[in-house]
Amino acid sequence: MPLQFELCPGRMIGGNHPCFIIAEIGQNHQGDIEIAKKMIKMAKDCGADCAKFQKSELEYKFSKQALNRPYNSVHSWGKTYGDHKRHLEFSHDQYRELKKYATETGIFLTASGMDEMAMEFLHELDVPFIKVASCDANNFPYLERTAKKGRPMVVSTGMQSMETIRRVYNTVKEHNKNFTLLQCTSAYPLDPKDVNLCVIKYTRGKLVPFHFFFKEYQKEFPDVPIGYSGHEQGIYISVAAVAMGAKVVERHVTLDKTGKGNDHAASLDPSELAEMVRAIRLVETAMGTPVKQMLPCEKTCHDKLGKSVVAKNAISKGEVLSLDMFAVKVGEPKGIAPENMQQLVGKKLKVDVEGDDSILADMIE
Ligand SMILES: CC(=O)N[C@H](C=O)[C@@H](O)[C@H](O)[C@H](O)COP(=O)(O)O
Ligand SMILES: C=C(OP(=O)(O)O)C(=O)O
Repeated sequence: MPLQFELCPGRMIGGNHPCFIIAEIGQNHQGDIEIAKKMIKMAKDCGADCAKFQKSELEYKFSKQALNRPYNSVHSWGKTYGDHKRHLEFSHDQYRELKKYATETGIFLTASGMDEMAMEFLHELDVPFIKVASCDANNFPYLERTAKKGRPMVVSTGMQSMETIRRVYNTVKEHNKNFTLLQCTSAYPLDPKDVNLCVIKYTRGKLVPFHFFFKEYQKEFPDVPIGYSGHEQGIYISVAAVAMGAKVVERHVTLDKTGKGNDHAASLDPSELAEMVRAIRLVETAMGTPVKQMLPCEKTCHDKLGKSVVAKNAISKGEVLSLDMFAVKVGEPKGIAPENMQQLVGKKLKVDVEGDDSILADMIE
């Protein structure tokens, strides 16, 4: 049951491995390869693990009618949706150039294969893993073809039902054990009330009828790492996703939140991306271990303020001890621990003590 696997050469995900952070450049490069390179460098400098793009072969992703529909939007780069998308799409050669640049920069590069032909190109480009965007999560021929390539897969699950995601899991699993499912809500920018982090792991959330019978991703798919692809503003929710067990986090990034394009407003700028990476690493450290014990780092506090059993009033040597003879205070020196007070009942002291004297183990008969 691989709860962890190698997503990129030398980089495991899942288990206790650090969360894999994907900087989704998407189409925030405005169709300009120099901006794309700046963004790859920015992703690396901010500590992201991977820079990601969106690769489409437009006539495979869209029907003729969809390409020809007018796109009247402040975010449009052309009169029709096709013209808009053509402006934003990098060629195969440009992708090769970007991949080379990312390698020189020291960051992994991949893209979502937005249709089967794009996925074939990414496979040929030798990307470390294929990202499946939410809009292809219910595209079963695509999923099967992609899974058969044998490359690790990161599958986003926006716009889908649990029933569909169970089918996604079974379809991919049949051909490829190395994949992760990302909780995602496909709205830009995403309202926090629609994030539903509880899909990752049900801890606390709105009560739903028969919620005890609900199985969220971590329970339903215990043998794949679960992650989060966020479209909200800010970093808190993505950091919380990591605390809830997300092993991959993907966020859109931008050099300019006011830039032209649908995604800029819900993207992280470089300072936010760097802060999110720092926050995720901090939270991972803080997740620690489930073993509850007093730690060496607590000794100083315990020595100064830890309480122990003291005599409420004077107690004479040989008196039979009862609970009402004790108080719990910060004593000097430190005496018997309060949790062991009950064990003193019925015993006797070998010495006389005054009120507020600590009761020490070697005073007990
Ligand atoms: C669902 C999906 O693919 N979403 C992507 C990833 O999150 C987005 O980046 C879209 O490509 C983008 O919002 C499209 O914008 P326009 O339609 O203006 O090119
Ligand atoms: C749309 C994409 O991702 P998500 O579904 O995670 O938003 C993408 O990767 O292109």
